[in-house]
Amino acid sequence: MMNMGGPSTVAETHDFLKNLFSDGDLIPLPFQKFLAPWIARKRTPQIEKQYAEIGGGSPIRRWSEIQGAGMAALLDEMNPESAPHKPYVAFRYANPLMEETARLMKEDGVKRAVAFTQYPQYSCSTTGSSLNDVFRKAQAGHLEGIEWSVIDRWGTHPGFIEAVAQHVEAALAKFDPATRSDTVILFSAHSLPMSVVNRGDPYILEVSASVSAVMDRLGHTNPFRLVWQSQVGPSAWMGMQTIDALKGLARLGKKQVVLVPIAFTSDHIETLYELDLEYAKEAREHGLEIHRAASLNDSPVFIRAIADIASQHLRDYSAGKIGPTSTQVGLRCPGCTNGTCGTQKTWFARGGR
Ligand SMILES: C=CC1=C(C)c2cc3[nH]c(cc4nc(cc5[nH]c(cc1n2)c(C)c5CCC(=O)O)C(CCC(=O)O)=C4C)c(C)c3C=C
Ligand SMILES: [Fe+2]
Ligand SMILES: [Fe+2]
Repeated sequence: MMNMGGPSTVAETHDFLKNLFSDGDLIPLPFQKFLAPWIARKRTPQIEKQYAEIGGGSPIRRWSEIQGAGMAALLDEMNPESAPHKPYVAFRYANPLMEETARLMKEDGVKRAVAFTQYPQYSCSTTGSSLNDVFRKAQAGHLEGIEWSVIDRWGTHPGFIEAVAQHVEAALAKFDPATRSDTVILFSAHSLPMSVVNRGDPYILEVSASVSAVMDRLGHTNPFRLVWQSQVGPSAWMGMQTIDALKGLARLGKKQVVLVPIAFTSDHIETLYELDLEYAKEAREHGLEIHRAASLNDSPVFIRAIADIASQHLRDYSAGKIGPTSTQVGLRCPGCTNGTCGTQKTWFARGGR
């Protein structure tokens, strides 16, 4: 279960940021080896404060372990032929890092594994970076003798859409029935630098597809927009920014908003700090009544959805209906200049051996 991860305690914030800024697949920096630790050190106090305010760390590890355990229990019932199934969490920037997970997998004598992204929508900067990480660890001899296949995206899976839609409905139910249909549904996803969008990264399209599917499932009862949050640094990022959209809606006389995190499956600083503490507070000062759709966390509908996705994948793979990788993940971004993306894709397409 691959994801970026987050610091479980405030004390782990610096190492998390150092790993993040050292990732050339996410943020290619000149003199990265020197610049990454410097930026991480400078940013640490501010980000530590945010993790302290959301309860002393990121809950992503706890949610991932709950989701993994729930998924594996369902899979054992659904696919007895490949049981027992064991979930391993592998984070890109926080513990448990891929190296530690690889060690556990080796200890357990794992021979068959599915690299299952926990980002619903694919970006080279997120899922792509985690796949490059598996590939590099395998090249370094940490993951020998394992047959791999990949679940690379699932942003329109009906179970995922149903889980999000149910949380949107619960948030909408908090508004007065007389005015509920005037509530704007504002989907918010982590933004991408325009340099990534412009090299042909599929994330913007895939997040849009998720939003469309949720709105179809809700029967278009309310008006909606998709906006983008959490841009970092001075370069151009995909807009419109979530905070500006909230202020703009208030300016246009809108009174009610449901905020929906659509590109991440558990709580993190972007929901608990940025959306709940920063944006919602400011929006309320502009006269908006605002409720956030809960993150998926331990939603049983969501846990069943990831079990369904894995179940179908394992069946189709064993029956020879699909190969180790999807058709879509085989295509590099037309503007990609990262050589590892190419060799990684060839390696996974061979089943990783
Ligand atoms: C689908 C989700 C995400 C995408 C796409 C994404 C792209 C992306 N992010 C950065 C830079 C930073 N991201 C940071 C934190 C962070 N990013 C995501 C998710 C996505 N990022 C999450 C969930 C988090 C927070 C983790 C948590 O536990 O809350 C940070 C660190 C925080 C900070 O310093 O402000 C940076 C930096 C880039 C450059 C990028 C695309 C190229
Ligand atoms: Fe990010
Ligand atoms: Fe790439």
